[in-house]
Amino acid sequence: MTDLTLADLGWSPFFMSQLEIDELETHTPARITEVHRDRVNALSETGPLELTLDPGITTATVAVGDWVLCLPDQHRLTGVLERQTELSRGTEYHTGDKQLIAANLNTLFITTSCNNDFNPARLERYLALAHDAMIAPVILITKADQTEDADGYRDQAMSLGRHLEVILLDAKSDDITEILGPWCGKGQTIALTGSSGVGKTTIANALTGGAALTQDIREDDARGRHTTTARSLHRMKAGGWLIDTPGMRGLGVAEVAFGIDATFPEISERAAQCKFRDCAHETEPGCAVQAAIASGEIDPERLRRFNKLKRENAQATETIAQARDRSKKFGKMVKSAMQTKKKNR
Ligand SMILES: Nc1nc2c(ncn2[C@@H]2O[C@H](COP(=O)(O)OP(=O)(O)OP(=O)(O)O)[C@@H](O)[C@H]2O)c(=O)[nH]1
Ligand SMILES: [Zn+2]
Repeated sequence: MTDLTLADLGWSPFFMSQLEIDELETHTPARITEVHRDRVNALSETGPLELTLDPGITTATVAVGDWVLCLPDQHRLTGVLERQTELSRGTEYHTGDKQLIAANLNTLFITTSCNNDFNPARLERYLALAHDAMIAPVILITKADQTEDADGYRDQAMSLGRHLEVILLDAKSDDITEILGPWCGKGQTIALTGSSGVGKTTIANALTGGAALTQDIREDDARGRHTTTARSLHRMKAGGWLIDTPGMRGLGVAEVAFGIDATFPEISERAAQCKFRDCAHETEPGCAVQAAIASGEIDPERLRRFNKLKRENAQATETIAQARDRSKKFGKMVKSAMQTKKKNR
């Protein structure tokens, strides 16, 4: 792969504008394709690179899809460019900080199937993360050929928001490249998410022409198991880039209040008219949301899931804030201890 231009890789004026004059002469821009424990793989105009990180940059702060600057001869990654978008999630038990999933996405393909995998609450979780990150969500519902009521699944998915893109698929027989074409062209980056078994690999193979399967086999890596579960960036036949996200089970929400409101617009709009600003929309007098439930304008199940997600988000956000506060205080303590030591010398 040596015939790719920066534009082919997804480069845009947004990234160009972050470079200093002449920086292109000294440094090479590259796009991260895989993140490992102690190094990353990237793709530049001249082909694949394996890079180690300069001091101050850790693999926890680099994501697949990132644009970076590097010194290829020295195999050094010297800096990460500001992201256009960033998809992250709360960790499973909301202990520490959030976990980066992917960078510089235009679209999130949220995959589910016409069977027991279909779960409105989980779809809303994905929608909240996508909306919060300003990444366009598209819900893909596979196995449409295995049910009598595919339209019922589509209608249910469409009811989870306004103007939602929902696409029914028979991932095995449909022309995936044609149907998903609008999101997969040059300059576009998408991430493919969903539970195990919903057809992600089938879709990825159709979009990339099989690259998803073959690229995972890396004979030069002794820890082969590591690579098969890693997220990675693949070129699609239509010219865009696909990030697959295997092994993403827990999907916690944290710091996504905006995304939750955007996922439940019928509720958040009403909530603005409640008598109390901190209304929990339960038994409070003057609750505009409860009034809309009574008149049948809001689905009570949506309110139940909205409240649940809001509570989880508030708790996780608080935990993260406390953890950040602690590490800031610790930093100050260390600094002042060092200053005292200096003074006492
Ligand atoms: N009939 C039918 N089968 C499908 C469809 N989509 C996927 N399958 C089948 O479902 C099984 C699982 O598909 P995969 O593409 O491996 O699913 P996955 O999401 O990659 O699953 P993991 O690899 O476990 O993450 C395979 O046997 C597919 O052939 C569909 O739309 N219709
Ligand atoms: Zn209310």
